[in-house]
Amino acid sequence: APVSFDWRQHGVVTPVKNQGMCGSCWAFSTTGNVEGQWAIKHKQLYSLSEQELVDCDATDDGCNGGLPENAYEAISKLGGLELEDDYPYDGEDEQCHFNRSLAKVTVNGSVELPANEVAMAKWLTKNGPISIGINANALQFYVGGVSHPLKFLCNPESLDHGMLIVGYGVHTTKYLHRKQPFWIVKNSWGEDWGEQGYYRVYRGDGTCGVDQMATSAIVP
Ligand SMILES: CCC[C@@H](/C=C/S(=O)(=O)c1ccccc1)NC(=O)[C@H](Cc1ccccc1)NC(=O)N1CCC(N2CCOCC2)CC1
Repeated sequence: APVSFDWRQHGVVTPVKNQGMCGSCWAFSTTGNVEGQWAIKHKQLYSLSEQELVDCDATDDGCNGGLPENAYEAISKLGGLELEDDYPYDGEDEQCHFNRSLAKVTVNGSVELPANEVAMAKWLTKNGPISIGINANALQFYVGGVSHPLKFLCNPESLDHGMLIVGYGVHTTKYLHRKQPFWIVKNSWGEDWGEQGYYRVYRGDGTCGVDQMATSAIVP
């Protein structure tokens, strides 16, 4: 795999979105992955509806949490995913008003990646952005740079936030010239958070459980 890679340079990542006061991070992680898979396969980048998942995915809990793997399954069962514009985001649990004739994409399966960051980087360059679960402890105070919290401050076993890895790179520290491999992770807390809405986290030692629940949808 190359030293660095960034899917944002390949037109398969939509602008950073904002989930507002709703625990729907899992839906944004899901749509981000499906947007990427669809764009890579069909050369068409659609911004997809998180609200449809919040309202209609009965295997998850809307604003009270969910899992991308459940959501991939729900998209297939529902019959597809509508565009953001056709089923806009309101940031609260609503009555499902899914309109199958408006569904632009669908999913026919998913994969779980091995908990191995070298394999994840290889998979990413070949296949696209990866949905992940992560422990969000270090995000509350993140203002930029490569985040590398101590393990006891960011338990890799307790994942509580869904995000999307869109790329990776290596940062060389100013004085000691130490190399810090990192993941580029898309968040759903708006563009004012972190680095224009993105989070860079240390890559290579399972920081905050970044390798524990890496998945992707498969699209037809
Ligand atoms: C209350 C839900 C919070 C929400 C994210 C909200 S958030 O606003 O982004 C945030 C996160 C951290 C700090 C502050 C704010 N978190 C989730 O949805 C996380 C995301 C996640 C966790 C682990 C792996 C991948 C993705 N998931 C979860 O919270 N859950 C997983 C699904 C579970 N359901 C129980 C009933 O049966 C169906 C499954 C409910 C709990």
